[in-house]
Amino acid sequence: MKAPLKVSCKFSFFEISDFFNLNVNCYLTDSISFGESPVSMGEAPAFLVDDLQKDLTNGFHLKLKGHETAINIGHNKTYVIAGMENESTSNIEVRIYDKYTDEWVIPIVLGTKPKSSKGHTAVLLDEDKILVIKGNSTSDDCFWFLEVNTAFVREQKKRFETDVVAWSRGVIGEAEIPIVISGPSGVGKGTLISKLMEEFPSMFGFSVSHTTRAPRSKEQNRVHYHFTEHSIMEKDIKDGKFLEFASVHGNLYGTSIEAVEAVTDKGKRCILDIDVQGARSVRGSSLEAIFIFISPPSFEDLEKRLRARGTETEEQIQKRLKNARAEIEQGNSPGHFDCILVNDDLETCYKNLKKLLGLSEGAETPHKLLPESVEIHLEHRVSKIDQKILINCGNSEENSYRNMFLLDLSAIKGGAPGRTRGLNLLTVEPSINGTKMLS
Ligand SMILES: Nc1nc2c(ncn2[C@@H]2O[C@H](COP(=O)(O)OP(=O)(O)O)[C@@H](O)[C@H]2O)c(=O)[nH]1
Ligand SMILES: Nc1ncnc2c1ncn2[C@@H]1O[C@H](COP(=O)(O)OP(=O)(O)O)[C@@H](O)[C@H]1O
Repeated sequence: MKAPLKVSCKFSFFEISDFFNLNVNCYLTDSISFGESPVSMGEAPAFLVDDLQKDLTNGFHLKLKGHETAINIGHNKTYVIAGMENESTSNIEVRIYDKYTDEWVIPIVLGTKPKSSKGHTAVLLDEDKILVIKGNSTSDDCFWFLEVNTAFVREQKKRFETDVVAWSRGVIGEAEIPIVISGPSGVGKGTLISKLMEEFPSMFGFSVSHTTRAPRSKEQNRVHYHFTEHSIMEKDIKDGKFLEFASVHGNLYGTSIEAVEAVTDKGKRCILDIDVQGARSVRGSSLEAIFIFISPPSFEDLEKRLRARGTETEEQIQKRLKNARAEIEQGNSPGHFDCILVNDDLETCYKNLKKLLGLSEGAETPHKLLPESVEIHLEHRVSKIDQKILINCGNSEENSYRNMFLLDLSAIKGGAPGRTRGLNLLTVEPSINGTKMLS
């Protein structure tokens, strides 16, 4: 049965040229609002649709928490985004209405779903993702991107042979690109990384990998590795939780997306200690990084270090040495790494590593402050000009200049399966001659 779309068209043009001294009109995106209280947020939606909730013809067989938006993409698809609440979910859920087939489709949803709030607004960006702004939320949780046709989602659609959408949390500000450090077992990667983290504790954070190998005596779970079982890790890999993984020296190792994002969320630069295969996978992924290979001065030195460390059995040492030959060959061949550092004298190698990363002797650059949190009200209006979104949280004519933000999306990076970074949020303040932007 066709969804009873009772449509009353109500385009709303919102004059903002005063604010920007731009001679443009700006309008709410093509959005539909469902439910009893037609529009809880925003000036007015492009379309109003009633009564869908009554018969649950909106594709959801769950109780709405209170708000839905819908975005038309292409000629036939409407993406309905709704805050849901029942015993199985309190997340924002997604359904797709296909006008051609007259059917509701439940897509595979990848990524962490945003928690439901009492309302949200939705804005279509570049026909491939929807910006969802949660009301009653602060800037660390209010901007979400629902990717519907990005390169990542297209790839996943092919893999699953069905409709796929992917959530990516929006994060204000840039992060420095991660550092991937590779090299054979016993070359000194761990030693160099520890020195760096000790000298610059607020600048760097370690990506804690998952592994199926047994912990060494001094290793702590969740600090050095997430020690796990083969079957669990395989399932997580299948569920798309890993940025890369590889079988190394007979065990499974992998970097979860969360491991890298958790470091970056703290405003720190992420360091990954991964093998050559893993480094190659990261190079082929959407994660931009700097790739450093640590090489031993000689094979004999490597063997001595590995034995002196005393953490492996003779059999494990033999396996590691055998693999080391192939790793050194690959590490030294062009195209895989941005830089090769020979770890002969430890202090010299450490100095070179710091030079490479642009760090001056002993001077820790102040930790980049994370942007102050701002609050997006439940009642807010959004307007879009190119890659800029004006968010007006003022609730009357008099204070409409107050609580106004400009979200600049022109420099966004990353995206699903990780976070979307590089959002720039500016506070808009009135001034005598027009409008002033405060960052
Ligand atoms: N691909 C990949 N390799 C990893 C990861 N974590 C660690 N490794 C690599 O696995 C190899 C073995 O690590 P480990 O068992 O800690 O031994 P070690 O290198 O001798 O200290 C090293 O080459 C690490 O760089 C990961 O998440 N992914
Ligand atoms: N430049 C160096 N000269 C001599 N020994 C070193 C040097 N760098 C590291 N080591 C030692 O070699 C051993 C292996 O180093 P480690 O950092 O555990 O290597 P990896 O993490 O690459 O497996 C450790 O006992 C460490 O103290």
